[in-house]
Amino acid sequence: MNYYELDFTYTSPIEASILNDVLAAELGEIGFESFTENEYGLLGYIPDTSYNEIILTDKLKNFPLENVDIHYTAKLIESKDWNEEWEKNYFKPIRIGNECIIRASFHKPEPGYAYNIIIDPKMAFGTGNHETTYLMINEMLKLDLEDKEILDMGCGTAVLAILACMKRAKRVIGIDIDEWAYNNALENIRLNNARKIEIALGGAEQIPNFGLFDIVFANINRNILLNDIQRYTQCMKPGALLFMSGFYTEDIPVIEAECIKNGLTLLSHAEKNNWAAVKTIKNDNIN
Ligand SMILES: C[S@@+](CC[C@H](N)C(=O)[O-])C[C@H]1O[C@@H](n2cnc3c(N)ncnc32)[C@H](O)[C@@H]1O
Repeated sequence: MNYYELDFTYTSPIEASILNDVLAAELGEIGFESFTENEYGLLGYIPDTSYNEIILTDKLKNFPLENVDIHYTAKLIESKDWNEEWEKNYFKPIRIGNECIIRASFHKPEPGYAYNIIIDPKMAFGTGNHETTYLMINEMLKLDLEDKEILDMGCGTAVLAILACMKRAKRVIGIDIDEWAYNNALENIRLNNARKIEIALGGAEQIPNFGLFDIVFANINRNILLNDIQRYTQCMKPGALLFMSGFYTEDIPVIEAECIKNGLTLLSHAEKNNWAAVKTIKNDNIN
């Protein structure tokens, strides 16, 4: 598949890391699949079949932050090995605390970690490079998952599902709406020999096929979470936990309000570079 590489530069008083995050989130909504930061701004990659300049211009015109002037240049990259190039050049091993490392199969093994996860990302989100994956893994490392039934909504590379499996969960289901992510998740499950995991292609409508869970992880985005929290709650046992990420710290109140509406209580939250993760519990009196 051919890709367009868009080179975004901007002038703004806002901190570059925040601007890059917001820009990447906006571009993700119109089909951009991966990003790398450079010293001038952000490079974004989109399949040539999805690239539409009118939609892009419109998106930038309605950019949610004020006082930002964004420019870009676009070039077509014709290379069937482009994924491989991207992985080799940009995906570096990620270490989360002393316990967990995420690396690709082409990286050298590093001994000494309790959880050694191999991900060949093929651009499915979830290499640990992103703050939200990091925050979710950090939460997972604190939990006892032994014999627990786990749902990983928006599983991407299946990195969270694989960690759950390594932490001896009884049953792990991953669901993702994107076919590329679905295939990549299956590949990563094989690479990590995490056979307990079952992956389904689709959205929240798939959840009722898989019974009830002790813990649900959903790292997606603000709007999908707001829309689907009710369906997540329906598959949770009383007292089950729901961890969510994929939104900014300023979105926590609106996420919390939706949780309360659905019988969930916010227990805590964590932040990294303005990205947030929340831990919630299903109230005992809700079935
Ligand atoms: C932010 S990535 C998270 C990947 C991985 N779980 C992680 O923590 O790194 C979000 C994933 O959610 C998937 N997704 C988006 N909308 C969805 C929906 N409505 N239902 C299920 N998955 C969805 C995307 O395809 C993407 O793989």
